Amino acid sequence: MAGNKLKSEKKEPKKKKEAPAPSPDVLKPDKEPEVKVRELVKDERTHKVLGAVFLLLALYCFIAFTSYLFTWEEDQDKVFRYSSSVLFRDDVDVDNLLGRLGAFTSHWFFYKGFGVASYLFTYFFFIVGINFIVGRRVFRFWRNVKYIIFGLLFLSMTFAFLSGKSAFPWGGAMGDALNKWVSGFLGKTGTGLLLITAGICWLIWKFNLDFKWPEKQAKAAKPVMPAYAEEEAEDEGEVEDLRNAPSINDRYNGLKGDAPPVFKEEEEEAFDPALQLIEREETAPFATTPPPFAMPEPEEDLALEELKLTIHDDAPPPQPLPEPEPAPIPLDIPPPAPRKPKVVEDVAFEIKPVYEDPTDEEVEEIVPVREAVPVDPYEPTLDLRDYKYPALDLLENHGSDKIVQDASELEKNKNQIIDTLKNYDISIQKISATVGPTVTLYEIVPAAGVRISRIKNLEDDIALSLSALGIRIIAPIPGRGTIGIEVPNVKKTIVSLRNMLASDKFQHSQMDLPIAIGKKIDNENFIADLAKMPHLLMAGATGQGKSVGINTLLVSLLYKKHPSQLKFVLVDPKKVELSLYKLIEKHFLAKLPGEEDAIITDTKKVVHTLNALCIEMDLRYDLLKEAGTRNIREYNAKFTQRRLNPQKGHRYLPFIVLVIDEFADLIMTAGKEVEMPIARLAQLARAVGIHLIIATQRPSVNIITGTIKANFPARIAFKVSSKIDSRTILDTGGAEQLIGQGDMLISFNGEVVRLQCAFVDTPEVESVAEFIGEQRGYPDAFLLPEYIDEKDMEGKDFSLADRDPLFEEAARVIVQNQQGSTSLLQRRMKLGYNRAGRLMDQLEAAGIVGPNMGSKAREVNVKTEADLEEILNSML
Ligand SMILES: Nc1ncnc2c1ncn2[C@@H]1O[C@H](COP(=O)(O)OP(=O)(O)OP(=O)(O)O)[C@@H](O)[C@H]1O
Repeated sequence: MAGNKLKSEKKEPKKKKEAPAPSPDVLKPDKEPEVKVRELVKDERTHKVLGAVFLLLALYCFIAFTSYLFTWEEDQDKVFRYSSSVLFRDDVDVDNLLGRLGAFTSHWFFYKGFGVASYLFTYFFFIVGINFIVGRRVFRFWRNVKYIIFGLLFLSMTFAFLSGKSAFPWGGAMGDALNKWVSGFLGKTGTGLLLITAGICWLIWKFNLDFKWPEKQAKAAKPVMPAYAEEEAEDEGEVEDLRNAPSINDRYNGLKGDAPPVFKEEEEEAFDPALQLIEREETAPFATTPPPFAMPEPEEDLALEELKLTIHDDAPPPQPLPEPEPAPIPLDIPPPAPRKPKVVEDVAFEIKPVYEDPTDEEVEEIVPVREAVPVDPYEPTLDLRDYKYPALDLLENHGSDKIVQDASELEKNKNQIIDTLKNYDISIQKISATVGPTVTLYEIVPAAGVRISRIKNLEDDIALSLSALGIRIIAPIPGRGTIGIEVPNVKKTIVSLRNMLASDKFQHSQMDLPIAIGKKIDNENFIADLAKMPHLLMAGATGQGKSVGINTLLVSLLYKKHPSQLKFVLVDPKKVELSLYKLIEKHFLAKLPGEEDAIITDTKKVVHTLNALCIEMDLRYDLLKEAGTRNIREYNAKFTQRRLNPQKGHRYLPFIVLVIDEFADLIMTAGKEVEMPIARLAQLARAVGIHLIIATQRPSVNIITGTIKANFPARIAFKVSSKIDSRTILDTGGAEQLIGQGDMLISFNGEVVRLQCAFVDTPEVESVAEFIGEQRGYPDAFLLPEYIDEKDMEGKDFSLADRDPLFEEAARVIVQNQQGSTSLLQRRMKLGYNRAGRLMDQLEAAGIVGPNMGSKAREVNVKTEADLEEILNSML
């Protein structure tokens, strides 16, 4: 019986050809055939073929038309006589260089169409061909189509008008008809004038001819535009107004399309769908700006903008903007100099937005007017409102992402699996295959009565008989009731990060921190939310793809997040792996106050940074508690609805992602000092938006300790050297059988999934970092709270001479608020509990606050700031 089955299996390829319906023994078709037509349309090779066809068409028409100019007289009567049948008459000899087809086509275009203007069709084929073949919008499609239509009408009519009774079809039938109709309507002179006017209008439109009166220009006083007003105008693209302002013409001409980059891009979008057809496709291989990355730009913030403009207009004009008022609370996000939303509290604690404008009290007077205006939500991205998200074409396509299916390889492996199992007396009911980028999964349904553990035990034997590295047996595949055997493909496919980021799933994801990790065996993109993971542990022997993996994660986040929404803390003990990201320091990196480098390479500084992150976490928890919210999402939502008062220390909280590239190194040198804060962060930081990505080459138990492991539910293993290592990281074997180069297992949500990690090369990362780095950023990196090492302070008894450098500031905070509370100091000054407590002790010693009163705040002995200044002066 088993024998019969096996025989039928061997005949299977023939069956497959004859009958499309899959028999149980037939290899399960791969997913591709289902999406064949779509795939074909999307395939860049199809575009290239189309491009080549259009270019040839352009060349063909050009030669035929040019030849027609010289041979039309000889060929015309033949074409007339035989009409389209001339194409098939061997006995007719024509002079056109491209034969009967050339003569007929050009006659058709010239005589029946638009005359000499028909050359514009050649141009049309050419631009379409180039756009397709290059894969980018080299020529703007709609703009050119408009010009071509205008050109066809205008030129054919003009030629018809000028040529009079010439036998050559200068304007073609179309031009003649147009000319005849317009001449009847306007008369000959009127038609001439119309053509001249149309020609001049076109020249003005195209080249913006200058008709300025020179003397008047000289006299005209150059209106001084306040710096910020100019900025506004540019941002809003107020081209018409700018045209009147002297010097603006020199800067750019909006009509010509050589506007500054911000403007240009919008224009391109509007004018250029040569590839719109293609851009709408899911993979959007040509998309220059990923649409979902677009931020809600000016229109949506119109009300807010209007508000700002009103304030600026009222302000005394041209003087440079004064510095913003020193904010009572230092905010983490450095304020964008000119405009920063401030919230004013009224009696009923209703918060209204006003804008911190440094000019004068008039601003306050405007407040009542604004009460009628609905409160605009706070938009953190306005900090860097002109920030442009990186475009997909900064990344590369590493070969075609199309999985190559080798039928003979599939057949060979299938037969070998069947034979091997047969040798061990295991018969199977059904076998199917799914081809992935790196491995093919053969799914087996064993015959009734075969014990799964038997197959599992034969893992090594099957691997041996298939003589392939990287075979993994999954028995059973959870939820499928089958046994899986993964066999590496002879020809592997690189999964380009670009394609993953272009996928619908990524572009339209609503995740907080979407990361494109790789492709599953069934070619589905594996995109996860780091915020939900909520931390990620990565391990893998050297050279197996860890660094590429980290870059993939970081670049995914950079493509989806605005600098105001995300900050990275990068720890790179190897010193070279993450150095590329230095370029984005002022946009996306966080660092300790007073540090030079944002990328941390020194172990001692790592300890400080981790502790500073713990302080940031504690502060964030305080803020969440005060706001009555449970997590960062709720908190930020409340803050953006302006329901939290910044004067009480509330601020928009960006996500913070801590990346440690070589964890083993840190644990070896700093041990518990590193482990403790990491474990604390891993346990608690998720709710406040701090997430950890930790990578290590050595996944041994003394490095990935129980405490760490317990708090990292999501773990990635690249190829490791032993089964023990695999167990340490994944709690199961398998990672030792991977084949390297980004082949990985991810354990997430209780499942272990094999993925091919998306590939992004260093030059690509560099160009993304450069693209971001070249844009306007914050004045400095995001500052973490200061951390003072306990040890550094130990043994320093308080004496007035060596009081804390923040002593005076702390005293002012306490006196201003008339509240002797340590947590107030912590919050306002972003200090750790220990340091704030020590400051409080020093304030007590100086007599500024009273003694500790348990859970109640200490009494403040100094009642006014003037008194305090006196005390502070006397202490000098
Ligand atoms: N996802 C991938 N797809 C294709 N090739 C990859 C992938 N990941 C890594 N590789 C290949 O493997 C090489 C080594 O990768 P990578 O530098 O990331 O290893 P590593 O584990 O970080 O090594 P080390 O620990 O020594 O830094 C890369 O140069 C690349 O050629």
